Amino acid sequence: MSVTWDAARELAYTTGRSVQIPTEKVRVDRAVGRVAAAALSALVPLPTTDVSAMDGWAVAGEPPWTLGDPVPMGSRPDAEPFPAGTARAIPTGAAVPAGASGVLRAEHGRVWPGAHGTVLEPSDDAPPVSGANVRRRGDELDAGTPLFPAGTLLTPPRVALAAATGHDRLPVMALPRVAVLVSGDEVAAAGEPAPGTVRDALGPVLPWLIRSAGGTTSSPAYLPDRLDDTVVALAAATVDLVVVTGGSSHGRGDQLRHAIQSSGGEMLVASVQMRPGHPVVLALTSDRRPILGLPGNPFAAFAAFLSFGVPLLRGALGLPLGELESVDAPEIVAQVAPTARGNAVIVPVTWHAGAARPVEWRGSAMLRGVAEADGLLVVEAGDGAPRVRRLGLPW
Ligand SMILES: Nc1nc2c(c(=O)[nH]1)N[C@H]1C(S)=C(S)[C@@H](COP(=O)(O)OP(=O)(O)OC[C@H]3O[C@@H](n4cnc5c(N)ncnc54)[C@H](O)[C@@H]3O)O[C@H]1N2
Ligand code: MOO
Repeated sequence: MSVTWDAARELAYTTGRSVQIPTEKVRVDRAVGRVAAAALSALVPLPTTDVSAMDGWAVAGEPPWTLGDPVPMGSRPDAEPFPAGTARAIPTGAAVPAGASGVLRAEHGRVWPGAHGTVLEPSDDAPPVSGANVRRRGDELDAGTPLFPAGTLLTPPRVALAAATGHDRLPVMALPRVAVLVSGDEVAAAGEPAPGTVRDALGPVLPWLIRSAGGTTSSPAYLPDRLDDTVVALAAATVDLVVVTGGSSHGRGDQLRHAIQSSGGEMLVASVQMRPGHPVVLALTSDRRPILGLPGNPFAAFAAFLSFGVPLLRGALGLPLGELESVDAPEIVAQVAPTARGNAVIVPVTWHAGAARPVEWRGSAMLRGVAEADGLLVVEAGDGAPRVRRLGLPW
């Protein structure tokens, strides 16, 4: 049941899609990074009325004009009558008074004291003022214009747009709740690891990785390499998704596969044609909650989470899986090809003047390489045409 990297990714995504995530409403100032749970449309036109596009004077009728009071920012367009032959200083963005013929820019007018007040005239090089420098009501959009469909990632500009059209609260997908179980009798939660133990390198960072992929989680729970404990922990994780580290392989102490099977779960992916990370597990609990089993080797765990954990969460949130950017890296293909044996190889690289260079220390049990890297490449260098894609990093 070993599947290709792309097939496993697709399956992780569709498994995520099957998760029922509720929706909620959040204040706009909490909405960035969330996913719209419903289509949103504009509540008001933008601009809401004709507004000045420049600092200058709103003018009525033909020049010369007599200056009246300045237009205050925030005033309504019909606040005061605006007779022909008059002008009022107006700031950028203020409502153009009803009856104005246009806005004369500040640099295109001359003022001087006249017998009945200050007089304004266009300077000799001023372009025609009729209809000029006014952003019309609804120029950008009308009330009711669709802003974005359900399933849209709410980026800062999208939330800004929703706020600009009057939304105070936005319907969003709730954050998928993820439980993190860190397994291994040898894994120490804190301090300097004694010989024979390893310090947990994954528990401290998985919550951040999960949050950056759109989920929510609390502190990891530590799990001994015991079947009954693993079964109980999987059953007790009343969340939307479970991520388990370690114990995903077929060794004597590796309990995850046994625990899934003995508790009536279903294996979806038992191994992936990738290096590192091939013992990754994708499964469902008996009540259909997805389980992602990450290999214990730390670089393998990073590779597997970014390859499948992110698609799982994107699916749950209703986001598209997304395409990975293809890159041209013939030297890396040449290096990887002799040992790839049909596997997708995850290569940590640094970028130098547009070219990727593999880092050292990239063994699956290591962290130095991935810590130094500023990119991860998915390299397929088998019999077919070689392909290199960039795996998005959330940091
Ligand atoms: N006979 C075979 N042995 C192994 C195979 C195989 O195919 N046949 N695959 C190897 C590969 S590849 C990997 S990756 C690992 C995966 O093993 P598990 O997921 O079962 O993980 P463990 O055995 O529990 O641990 C492996 C390794 O990682 C260390 N570890 C575990 N958790 C953590 C943690 N939270 N922080 C830091 N380090 C951790 C653990 O101490 C082990 O050294 O299996 C290979 N073996
Ligand atoms: O998942 Mo393993 O990393 O290939 O060592």
